[in-house]
Amino acid sequence: MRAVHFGAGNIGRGFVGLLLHNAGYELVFADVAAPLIDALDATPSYRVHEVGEESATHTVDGYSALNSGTNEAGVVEQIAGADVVTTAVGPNILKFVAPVIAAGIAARSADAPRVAVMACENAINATDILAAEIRKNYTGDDLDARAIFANTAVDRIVPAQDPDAGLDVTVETFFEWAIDRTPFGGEEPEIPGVTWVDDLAPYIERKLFTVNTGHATSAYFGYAAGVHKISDALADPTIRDSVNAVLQETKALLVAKHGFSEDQQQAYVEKILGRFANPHLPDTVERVGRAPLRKLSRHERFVGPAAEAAERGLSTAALEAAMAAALRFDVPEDAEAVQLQQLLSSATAEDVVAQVTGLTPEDALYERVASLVRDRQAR
Ligand SMILES: NC(=O)c1ccc[n+]([C@@H]2O[C@H](COP(=O)([O-])OP(=O)(O)OC[C@H]3O[C@@H](n4cnc5c(N)ncnc54)[C@H](O)[C@@H]3O)[C@@H](O)[C@H]2O)c1
Ligand SMILES: O=P(O)(O)OC[C@@H](O)[C@@H](O)[C@H](O)[C@H](O)CO
Repeated sequence: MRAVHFGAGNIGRGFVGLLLHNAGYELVFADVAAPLIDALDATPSYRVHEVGEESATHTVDGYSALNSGTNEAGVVEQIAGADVVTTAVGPNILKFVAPVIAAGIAARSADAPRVAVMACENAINATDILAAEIRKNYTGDDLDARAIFANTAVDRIVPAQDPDAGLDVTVETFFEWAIDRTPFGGEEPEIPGVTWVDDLAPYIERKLFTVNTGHATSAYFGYAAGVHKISDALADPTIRDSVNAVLQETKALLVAKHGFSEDQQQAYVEKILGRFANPHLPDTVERVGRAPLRKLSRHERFVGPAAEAAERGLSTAALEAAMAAALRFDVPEDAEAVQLQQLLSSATAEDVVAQVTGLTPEDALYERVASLVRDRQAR
């Protein structure tokens, strides 16, 4: 059994790669970061340190690593013989990995079993986005006879790593990898630790609009307060209250939309607040707040739930306050933060709302967000 995984970064090494290795797959990492690929190539194993109340260390070995930027032919050959292809590269990078995946699928023998392709990104239905890009690039015969595309929701906090840690990765103990089972027709791959589900929508929305909405809120309020670590942000009672208020608003939406019980969703919220507050996890407001343009886009963790809540007449005040904090995220090392600040200083509020959030004047949320942008531009 072979798995080719694109993106040997934090979640790639610390979660997806670990589970595939533990499942018995011969693991091939593909990445464009030459020093990372060289280090993986030169190092027979790395360790995943789970930190929290119960810590543990796992060893990942037996993998190989290929530079997908300079050795496309090698990656194509590996995909031609793979059972599983996964990605954890970032939602905006999927279009760049699609051509090599398409070529790898086209190179498979006609009688090979279908390869399972699963994008493990923080985005709703990221595999659909990847599959659409693969279709654009695919030149072989019937793609669906050669590949199965399944959406997933991945949840494990993997912070930016200490530069001295080498390939080792520090992660939280919690994880959840939910995968839509329906495309497999009863023949899903065996990956211990995966939760196979018949309807992914509630899982992915609950994850993105609770874990990621709350996390980003902690980051943006933490950044505004001059706090560096996410756990320190949560230790500030004012920030914790703001995060909790946001999660009460997304809870109301998730309960109304997906039928979770109030108690069930409240337990989920409390568990997540505990995860954010994990003092053993060296996670930062800069990492969690990264790419604010993506995070403020139409179907993402703020505007997504707030737009739906507004349409349903539910409160969005706390989500609006979090979005206002996001507009102040001004980290010079973050290309999207720089772009956001430039846009705020050069465009009209209406243009900012259109370009960043995709909201239109017909949306119930539109005027509220336009007003946040005007306030931000006035100060
Ligand atoms: N870190 C987490 O806590 C976490 C948890 C759940 C989901 N995610 C999601 O996983 C994805 C990756 O996040 P991360 O934290 O691991 O980021 P990361 O920056 O640590 O890793 C991304 C990797 O992708 C590589 N990459 C970039 N362009 C590439 C390309 N064209 N081809 C191949 N590789 C390429 C980078 O070199 C890097 O090694 C994101 O979608 C993120 O939202 C992250
Ligand atoms: O990866 P992003 O930039 O979409 O979001 C940052 C964090 O919220 C995220 O990586 C979480 O740590 C992760 O989603 C937890 O499962």
